[in-house]
Amino acid sequence: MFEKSTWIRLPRNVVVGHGVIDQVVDVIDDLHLQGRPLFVTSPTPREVAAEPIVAAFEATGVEPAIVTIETATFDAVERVIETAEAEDVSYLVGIGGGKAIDIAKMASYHLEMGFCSVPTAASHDGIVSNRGSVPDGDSRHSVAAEPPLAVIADTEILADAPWELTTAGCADIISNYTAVMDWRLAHRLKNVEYSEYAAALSEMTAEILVDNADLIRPGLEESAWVVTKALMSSGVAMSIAGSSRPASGAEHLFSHQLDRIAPEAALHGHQVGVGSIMTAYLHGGERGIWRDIRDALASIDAPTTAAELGIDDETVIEALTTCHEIRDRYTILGDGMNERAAREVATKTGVIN
Ligand SMILES: NC(=O)C1=CN([C@@H]2O[C@H](COP(=O)(O)OP(=O)(O)OC[C@H]3O[C@@H](n4cnc5c(N)ncnc54)[C@H](OP(=O)(O)O)[C@@H]3O)[C@@H](O)[C@H]2O)C=CC1
Ligand SMILES: O=C(CO)COP(=O)(O)O
Ligand SMILES: [Zn+2]
Repeated sequence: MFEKSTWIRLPRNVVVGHGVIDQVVDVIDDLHLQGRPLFVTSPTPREVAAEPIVAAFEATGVEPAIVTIETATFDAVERVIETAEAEDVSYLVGIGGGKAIDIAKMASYHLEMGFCSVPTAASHDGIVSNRGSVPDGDSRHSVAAEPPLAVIADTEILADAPWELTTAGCADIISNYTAVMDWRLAHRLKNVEYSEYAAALSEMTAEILVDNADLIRPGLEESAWVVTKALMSSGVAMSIAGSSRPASGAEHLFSHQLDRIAPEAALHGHQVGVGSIMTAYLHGGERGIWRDIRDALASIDAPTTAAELGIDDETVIEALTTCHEIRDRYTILGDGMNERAAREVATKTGVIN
């Protein structure tokens, strides 16, 4: 008997473009979400986007509740859950960068309420995905969370955000190349569940982004458009796979370990980009695609070295030689690199001197 089944949860409405923040009320009406929303935001996005959206809702007679979070922690998730219950809300809207959106989607998952995503920075594909990540002891990788019913991405706001956030989003997408290489390897060697559709979609987002790298320039709304569409597709690939596998391999293990041993050193996307240069070398050696990945990152102003990440060489080696231990996820790192091998790959790729 054929027993395979899959349940794919995708956003119902995806709205991207200039000034679409003015359509949040209509997009949410279209979802037939009733009652009072709780807006989860952080300080800068509150000014940039949440306040205008509050005004638009109040003009319809709905008074949103709003909570501003400073850092992504389980305490912040708890605070949002308590506020949602105290304010008798019926759905949540995350308005901000990764931390506001992650906290909102994780609280929604717990509350079993609908969640909508209004990104104010195109900083990584978590703004669209069904994954949320907050530090949990030594763990830094994402966990299952509520996928957005709708994503409203205003390219005017995204283009005005700090350029480094957009280049981090680009680097997160470029790292899909090595994430998929690791996923295929794990499927072949360890029979890990694999979706060719999710893998192809994830690789395609990286290819389209790299092909359009010359369009990606500071302050250009066209750049925000290209990057946001890629982030959407990457988030959809994760929803199809039901995991972050299409977008997270050894390069993400490297970044998560950096988050633990050198907190706040660099943006997520920038860290995974540098990790991807090195894991591409591990996959393909001198003739592999590591130079293409390095050059693509450089072409969109993303870091390609430890120095550009603001991280010292020894921290890179420590992260490389230990990051295989942090998650039950098979990658090209196998059962771990020794220090000599780590120094070799980091030096050969120019990540360290
Ligand atoms: N779910 C997932 O798959 C993933 C989740 N993450 C998580 O996402 C977070 C990192 O995402 P990131 O977006 O960098 O984090 P933040 O939400 O902290 O945003 C980064 C910075 O940009 C500011 N900002 C946001 N939007 C604007 C804007 N339009 N104009 C000016 N400044 C702006 C924020 O302001 P302010 O300080 O006021 O908030 C903050 O200082 C981490 O918590 C990480 O764990 C990371 C990768 C993947
Ligand atoms: O950052 C992500 C995808 O880009 C999420 O991956 P993780 O599951 O490794 O946190
Ligand atoms: Zn990522």
